[in-house]
Amino acid sequence: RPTWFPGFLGLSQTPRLVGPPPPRRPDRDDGRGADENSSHSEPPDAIPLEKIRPSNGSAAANGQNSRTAARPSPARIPTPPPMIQLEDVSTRLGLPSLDSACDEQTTPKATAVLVDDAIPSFSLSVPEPSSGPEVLESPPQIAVPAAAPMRPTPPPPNSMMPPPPRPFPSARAHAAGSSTLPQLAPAPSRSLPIPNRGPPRGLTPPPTHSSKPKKPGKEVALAPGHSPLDWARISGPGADLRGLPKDTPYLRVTPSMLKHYTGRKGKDAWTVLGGKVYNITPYLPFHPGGEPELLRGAARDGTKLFGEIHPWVNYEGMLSACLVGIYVTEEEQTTNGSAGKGGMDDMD
Ligand code: HEM
Repeated sequence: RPTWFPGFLGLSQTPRLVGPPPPRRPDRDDGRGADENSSHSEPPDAIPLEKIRPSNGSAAANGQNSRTAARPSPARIPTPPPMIQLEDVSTRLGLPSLDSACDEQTTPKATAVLVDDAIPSFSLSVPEPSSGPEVLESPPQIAVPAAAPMRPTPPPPNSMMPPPPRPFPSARAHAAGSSTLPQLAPAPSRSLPIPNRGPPRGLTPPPTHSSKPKKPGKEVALAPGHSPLDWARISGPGADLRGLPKDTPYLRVTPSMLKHYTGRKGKDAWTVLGGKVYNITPYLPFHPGGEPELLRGAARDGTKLFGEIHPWVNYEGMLSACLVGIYVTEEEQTTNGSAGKGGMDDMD
């Protein structure tokens, strides 16, 4: 037997140190020591494990790390083969050690995956109705948590998008009468008459202001060439439609004079509006309310009547070419002394 034959084989062998042990470098203490060297047979100065480990129990039995439990004396550790060990600079920089960084992997690493030759494609199109009924008409799937993601999610409260159609009750379920969902209102009995119900209205929308029939008024259809624009054109500035001889001054019209101009029997129609006398004869075919209506104010003071129908109408501007004079009482005409002369000074 060689002198270095291990003693744990049952043979008593006194270990012998051959030569002085080399100085042990602290940075090379990786804790392996005799555990690894015991499996090697090359070093002739190896010693048995029984001599290195304590005899009262092994480190493994005590639940300790074998690397820290057995710390053999540096003088008795055989020299391991020379190794090149890089210094962990991270400890100097206060960073996690390289060992811990390697243990907990933080950077995702791609793994090779065998991809099928068929590449899946996605689209936003609405699923075909053929594949829809399985999802829409299976209410029991709603209760299953696995089917919950298949339900349409409700929109946010302030969303303007219309809610998606409810998956049920489906039309088919209603037709078959198999819907077990609660009904909001029971169907009325057909044997009892429905009170306060008119004929079915159908799906036509309710009438709006645009479709509401106009209230029948007294406006009449004007003859061609007698529109308000035509009247504005012929009664513009410089026009004289009084029906009086040219250069006739404005008249002081008394009630006795006014009653003569009734617009009938070939006579002109005069009316009083706001204290002024107008010859409304040329305006008769242009009056939107018709000639008979306009003649209601002839030969009289039509101020009140005019205001009851259309106070918004600017009669002064429209009848400026028809101004005859001012309306005065009989007394005013007598006391003024200008009665019958129709002086222009009274028009101010
Ligand atoms: C004093 C006697 C008058 C009577 C009784 C009378 C009567 C009427 C009536 C019944 C209408 C139809 C109203 C409607 O359809 O809602 C009407 C419309 C009208 N009248 Fe007279 N009117 C008189 C004098 C005048 C005069 C002197 C003028 C012009 C200077 C005039 C200008 C108009 C106009 C412009 C309309 C259309 C108003 C609108 O569509 O808003 N009317 N009138």
